[in-house]
Amino acid sequence: MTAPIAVKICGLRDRAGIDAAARAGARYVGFVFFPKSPRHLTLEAAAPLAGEVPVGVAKVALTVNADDAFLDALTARVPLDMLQLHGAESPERVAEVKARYGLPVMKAVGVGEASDLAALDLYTGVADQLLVDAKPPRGVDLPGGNGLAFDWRLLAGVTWKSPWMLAGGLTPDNAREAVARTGTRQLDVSSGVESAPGVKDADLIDRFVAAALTAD
Ligand SMILES: O=C(O)c1ccccc1NCC(=O)[C@H](O)[C@H](O)COP(=O)(O)O
Repeated sequence: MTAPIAVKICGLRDRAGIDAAARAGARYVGFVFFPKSPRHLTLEAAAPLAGEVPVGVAKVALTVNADDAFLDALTARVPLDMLQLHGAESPERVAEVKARYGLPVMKAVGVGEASDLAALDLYTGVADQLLVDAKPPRGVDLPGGNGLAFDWRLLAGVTWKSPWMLAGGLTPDNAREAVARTGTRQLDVSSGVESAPGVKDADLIDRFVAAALTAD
């Protein structure tokens, strides 16, 4: 049986965004803990926000090469359902984080060309989910959330045993095409549902989720 399509809205920073994502039918909401990001949240800001997320919507914390001290503080203060590792974490580090915190882990891998896909195999069976994202262009400071898509034709005929999500440059206008072309059952979006960097737009969230959920 084909899995139903699930949407993750990443980089939420306020109650209005969470409400919009939940109302639209998103399955996951993402909080970014990366100071260089326009979507960065402090632990103090994230804790009450995460507490507002309705039951049934998974709360995902995105970190980049975070150490145990930060992850200890994060998991102690913010109620979470999943950790998203978006840096250069090795498969061993992913396994360590999973064991230490007892939370499912999603590992992001940047894809720009066919040779990048091999890295995903290293995390299959180690991470609970894979996030297949666009590789940031050279010189760009953000490892994700750049609003850029990779060439989805690279995924033709590719499958992984672990559940995976597609990310990178998704918008309300290309969500259906992304599902059709890649066969993904999970879509992760950030810039494509923003009116400005870090500012989520309820109408774009609505349109994105509606497009994704009717993509079949
Ligand atoms: O969103 C960020 O600012 C960010 C910062 C550091 C690492 C990852 C980041 N975002 C990753 C995501 O999960 C995004 O949803 C994903 O890369 C897609 O982003 P976009 O192309 O903007 O939709």
